[in-house]
Amino acid sequence: MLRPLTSRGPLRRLHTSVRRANATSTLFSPKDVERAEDEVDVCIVGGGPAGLSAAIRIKQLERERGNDDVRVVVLEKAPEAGAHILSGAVIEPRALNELLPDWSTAYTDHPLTQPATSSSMRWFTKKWDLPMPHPPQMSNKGNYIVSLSAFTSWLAGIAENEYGVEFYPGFAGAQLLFSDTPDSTDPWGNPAPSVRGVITNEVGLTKSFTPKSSFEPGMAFRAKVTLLAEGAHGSLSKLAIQKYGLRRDSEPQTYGIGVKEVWRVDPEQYKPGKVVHTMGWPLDASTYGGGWEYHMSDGLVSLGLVIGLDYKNPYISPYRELQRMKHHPYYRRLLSGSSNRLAYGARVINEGGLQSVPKLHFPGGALIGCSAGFVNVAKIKGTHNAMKSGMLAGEAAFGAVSQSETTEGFAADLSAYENAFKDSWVYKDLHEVRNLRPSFNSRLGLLGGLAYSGVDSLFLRGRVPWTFSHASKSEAEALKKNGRSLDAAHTEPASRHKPIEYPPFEAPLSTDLMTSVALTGTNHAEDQPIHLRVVKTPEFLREIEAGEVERAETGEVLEGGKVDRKKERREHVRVNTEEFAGLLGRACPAGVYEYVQVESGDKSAEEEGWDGKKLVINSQNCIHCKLCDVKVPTQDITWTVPEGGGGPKYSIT
Ligand SMILES: Cc1cc2nc3c(=O)[nH]c(=O)nc-3n(C[C@H](O)[C@H](O)[C@H](O)COP(=O)(O)OP(=O)(O)OC[C@H]3O[C@@H](n4cnc5c(N)ncnc54)[C@H](O)[C@@H]3O)c2cc1C
Ligand code: SF4
Repeated sequence: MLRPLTSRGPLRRLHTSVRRANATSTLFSPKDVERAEDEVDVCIVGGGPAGLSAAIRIKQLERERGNDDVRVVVLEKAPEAGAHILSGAVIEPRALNELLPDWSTAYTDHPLTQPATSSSMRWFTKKWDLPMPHPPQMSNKGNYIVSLSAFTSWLAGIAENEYGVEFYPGFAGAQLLFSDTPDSTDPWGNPAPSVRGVITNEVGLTKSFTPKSSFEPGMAFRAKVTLLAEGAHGSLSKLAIQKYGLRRDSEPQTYGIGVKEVWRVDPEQYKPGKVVHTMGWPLDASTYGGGWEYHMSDGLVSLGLVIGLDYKNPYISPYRELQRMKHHPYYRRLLSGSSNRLAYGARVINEGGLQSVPKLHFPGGALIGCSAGFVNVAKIKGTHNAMKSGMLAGEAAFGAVSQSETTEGFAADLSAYENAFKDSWVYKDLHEVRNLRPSFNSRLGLLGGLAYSGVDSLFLRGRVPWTFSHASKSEAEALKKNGRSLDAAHTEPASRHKPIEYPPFEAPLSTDLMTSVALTGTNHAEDQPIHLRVVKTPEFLREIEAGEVERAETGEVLEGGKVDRKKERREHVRVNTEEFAGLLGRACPAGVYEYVQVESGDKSAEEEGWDGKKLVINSQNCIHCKLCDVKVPTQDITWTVPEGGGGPKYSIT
């Protein structure tokens, strides 16, 4: 049930009548709850570089055209702008120069204070580091080393204070609102319902989905246009891609996991503006990835490692790989003396490039930034493309909202954005490097891929008639049918590998995982539903649309008696422990998943476990990196938004 908000003033979540109506011990039912409803022109889910650039661009057009009543709302799950954004980062200011041409003079508080002064690449063996040819794409002339979190926070301030964008931190988009009937067509011309906005997450439910006295139902934001700007592997974007078949003509998306730290290094080691990328050790010859070292402003150094999530060996721990990378003599030197570690974090990054960009629009909205996947993997940069895609979508959205007075009966068409993308420099940026990442997965192998990438990036610059694929046609078809991610499909059974013996930690150079997780500041309110659901995406999509997630999660039998979560969890534990040596227990960079051995007589283990083991999900530690959803071999972890505001608190990362 939806209830209109009486005013368009600042957003308030609480509606006391609703709170009283739901403060019972019975299972929460999304179908029966009374929700506050707000009507906006454009609802943007995700306040990162892409979402904020889209918002600013719409408001700029509104100003240019003298039309001052376009309402743009940005929903952000973090408690403040930038707090969930993790990255090195060296950014190309190309999109920023277009969006805010006078940024360097008009905004004295801008965070782009550290230009990149040198760039190099090095090949690591266990003991040595050797110079490597430096492809032109990796040149950082004119780029800046920033905290992307600080950059986003600055952009959010401009959007809000200068352009009147309504930015709502602590509000996560939890569900898409669809029209009741098919009132439009999907990008393939099939009749389809349109997206009409989003519902934000409920706040104040217990672990078992009963309302607490603090319960506040999620709000419905009805919008003429909905832009999904959730970053890599967004939870609503994933559902929209599935619902509208947006990947029908594109290749599967592939990801890497970036694990990183920020150190204040000894002044002797600090070289402001220095940028170094590394390949080779500690990764083995069948694992794609590489490290970085960026000397930021104020004596800080960002360092980290990206590992392709198509890695085969289930014994790999991305966290332990980063810790052992710091044992290399090169890093021991860098982190010696008075150096101390300030921050830690992790996040997946899109690696699929142009081949994996899905259809960008769906009835009523579009995917922008890393929700679609515009990272230039050769450069390890996505911010410039995310921002530009947001600006292009903003232009299309502005055109669309002026076509209707109301959201009622209006299904916006954003195909203009798709066309603008194909004509943009983002497309060219991705086209030039399209063969580099997949060359590592070809028959050439890692070293062959390295050689091909060298020749392509130094001489060919993508001007070849062929395009390598991430997956063969039959593999891609099989993945589509069984709903698996390419990265999960590349994981091999543990029986083909040996456990990896990582070296012991040497604090303060390298530490145990929980010491690092403490540095993320991650926090989730106690006693809330576990936001990591053991359910396959198509099933989750069906349940969320039917308003039956809560009933399914608590084991209530649904119509047809189809759902048995306990059985599903048992199967999860069986396959993941028997075949994949409990991969998530190692792969999650925050120690959320544990397959624990239980005492006999543990009833829950008997019901949901396998062979004396059960799955424990320490969801309060989650840092929202999305690795589990991408990599779990059984493809039955669905990451959903926790209560708004929960999660890591990045600032200098
Ligand atoms: C380890 C690593 C290193 C990188 N290094 C660089 C680099 O050096 N240079 C560079 O240019 N790029 C780099 N990138 C890529 C860059 O971070 C992304 O391309 C860029 O951040 C994409 O911007 P975005 O706005 O699309 O997504 P994001 O920056 O991810 O922002 C998405 C926002 O949406 C919010 N959100 C997500 N879901 C919801 C929801 N359902 N409801 C409400 N809010 C939601 C998130 O909290 C977040 O604030 C790196 C990425 C990683 C992971
Ligand atoms: S639970 Fe999943 S999303 Fe959360 S930190 Fe672990 S792998 Fe990342």
